[in-house]
Amino acid sequence: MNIKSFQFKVIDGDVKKNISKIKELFNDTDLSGTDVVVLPEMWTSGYDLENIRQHAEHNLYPILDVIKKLAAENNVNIIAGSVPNIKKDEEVLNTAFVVDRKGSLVHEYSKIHLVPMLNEPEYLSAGEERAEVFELESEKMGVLICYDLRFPELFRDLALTGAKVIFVVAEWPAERSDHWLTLLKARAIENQCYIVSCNTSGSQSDGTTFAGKSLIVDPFGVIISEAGHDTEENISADLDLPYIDRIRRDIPIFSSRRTELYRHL
Ligand SMILES: O=C(O)CCC(=O)C(=O)O
Repeated sequence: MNIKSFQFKVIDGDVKKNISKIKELFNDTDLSGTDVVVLPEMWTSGYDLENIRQHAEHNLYPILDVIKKLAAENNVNIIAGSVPNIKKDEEVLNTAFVVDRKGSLVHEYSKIHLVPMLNEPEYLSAGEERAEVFELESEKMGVLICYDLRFPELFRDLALTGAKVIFVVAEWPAERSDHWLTLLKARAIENQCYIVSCNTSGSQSDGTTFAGKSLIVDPFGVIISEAGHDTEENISADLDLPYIDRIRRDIPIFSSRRTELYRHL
């Protein structure tokens, strides 16, 4: 399964330019042989939180139509990062979504851990639904969003539910770059699955610089593809899904678990 993760510089507050950028990236990239393309967190609006309601989509429309068209035209599955999304009750959520190569919406997940350090709870509502596993090309996968990376129980929950690939879409700041790199590797090693991340690079208007460094990590914890810190580039890797079974057989952490002795699950 070939995966490409599109790391690029999101312009905060300029939805039109960011959408044009994505269309250009799809246009300029040879996607023959690619199964899945991944986009970063909040890629339409960036972290323009004060104006987030005005940038937000209603039930993902119309951005969903843009992504559906790109998926069908390019015959590729898209982990469409996340976008600000207004639901029926008018709350703005940070919602990741997935469209398959036929152009059908197959999954959505709204970030359940909002980031206090970025004042997210002041402007956004937390998702109240569990992160579920979805299938692409008959393989089980999950998608989580940025700050979720700090919650190992969430990744373990997806891995125990069968996810072999977990995507992490992010706008992770450069000042905590070490955490980003270490936690992505840790989540791959401890769950013996592929972790495919897509972060933004560059800076936004309040001066925050993003870490870039989108990584694809294999189930043994080896980085198999890596973007630069300040670059716009797509990283690519072929995932060997049967390798997961071999690692899990050689180091059988799942059957070694002693849940009856853990106080907090
Ligand atoms: O946890 C962190 O350090 C960064 C989280 C973040 O930037 C986000 O969730 O958007």
